[in-house]
Amino acid sequence: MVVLSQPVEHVNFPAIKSCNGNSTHIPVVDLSNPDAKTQIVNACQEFGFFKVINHGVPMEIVTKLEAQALSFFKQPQNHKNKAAPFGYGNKNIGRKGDTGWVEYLLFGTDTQLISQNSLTILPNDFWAMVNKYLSAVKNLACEILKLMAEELNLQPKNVLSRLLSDKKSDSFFRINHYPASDRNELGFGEHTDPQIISVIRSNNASGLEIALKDGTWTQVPADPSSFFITVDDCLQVMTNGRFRSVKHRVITESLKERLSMIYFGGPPLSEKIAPSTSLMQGEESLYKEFTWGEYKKAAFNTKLAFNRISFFEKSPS
Ligand SMILES: C=C1C[C@]23C[C@@]1(O)CC[C@H]2[C@@]12CC[C@H](O)[C@@](C)(C(=O)O1)[C@H]2[C@@H]3C(=O)O
Ligand SMILES: O=C(O)CCC(=O)C(=O)O
Ligand SMILES: [Fe+2]
Repeated sequence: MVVLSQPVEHVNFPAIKSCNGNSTHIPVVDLSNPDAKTQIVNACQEFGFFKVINHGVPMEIVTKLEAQALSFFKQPQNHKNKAAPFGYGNKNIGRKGDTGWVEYLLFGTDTQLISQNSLTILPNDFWAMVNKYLSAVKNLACEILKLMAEELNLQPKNVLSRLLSDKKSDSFFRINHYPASDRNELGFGEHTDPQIISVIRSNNASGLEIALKDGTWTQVPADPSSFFITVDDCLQVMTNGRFRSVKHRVITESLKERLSMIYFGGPPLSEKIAPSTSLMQGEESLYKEFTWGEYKKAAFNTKLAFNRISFFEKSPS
């Protein structure tokens, strides 16, 4: 078991009630199915969340990166702390005092600079694999966004995917490691992701939960060979609320360490985020206009569980 740098006092981590095995059918989208685009849009409207199979990402890249990440997290704490300037964090999430039973690596997806400076702590092979992984999951995210645009009749077809494929796309990559524990710990508190979409892949330890429309929590059974997609805040806005940015959290499963890798697809900082005009036939926008840079600045100054979209919601007239 990995020992966290400061002893984690249980007083800060009251035993968390998970949703007691409550598990709803999570939508599964088979990307090789001609109906995939309809299934995606239905899932985004109903859940803001779905699982993708036949995704085309080579499992060899996934398992190699997972092994390298696990071997990093197994290093002594003083070694891992040296990676703090390169995105290593332990227990603390964000800048507003949120904590979780988690250690992680978090960085922007332009890994070139960061990799050159961290070679002894996170070696070349690691960064090479991160880059391979990111290129594969970014392609997957773009394919999904193209299918969404097609089903929603958005023009041009790449209106959503271009935001991630743009050289200036402000995307993040995070590898979360939740050490095993003999009780259910709050690994990562409830929140929505601020970006457009996130692509989650985890090992065989469950723990991820999503909130349904009625506010109840449901467990997401682990599936290491699949990817899970969340609709994020900006996509909710770009669809004028048709898609829901899904609230999610992680509650650790007893005695099993969880390792998850998440690509957060974000637009360029200067990109205006507004409902797509093709969806707005006579409809009023529910949101004030903003750029991703403005949203990010506001979002990264909030506590994890805060409803960030509310900053930009128009008050009903
Ligand atoms: C408490 C926070 C952590 C977070 C920045 C924030 O102020 C609010 C959003 C959080 C979140 C959730 C999704 C991703 O894990 C993340 C990297 C992001 O883009 O927004 C985290 C931020 C973080 O860990 O810094
Ligand atoms: O670790 C996970 O499975 C999800 C974590 C998460 O939601 C996040 O890092 O934003
Ligand atoms: Fe998240």
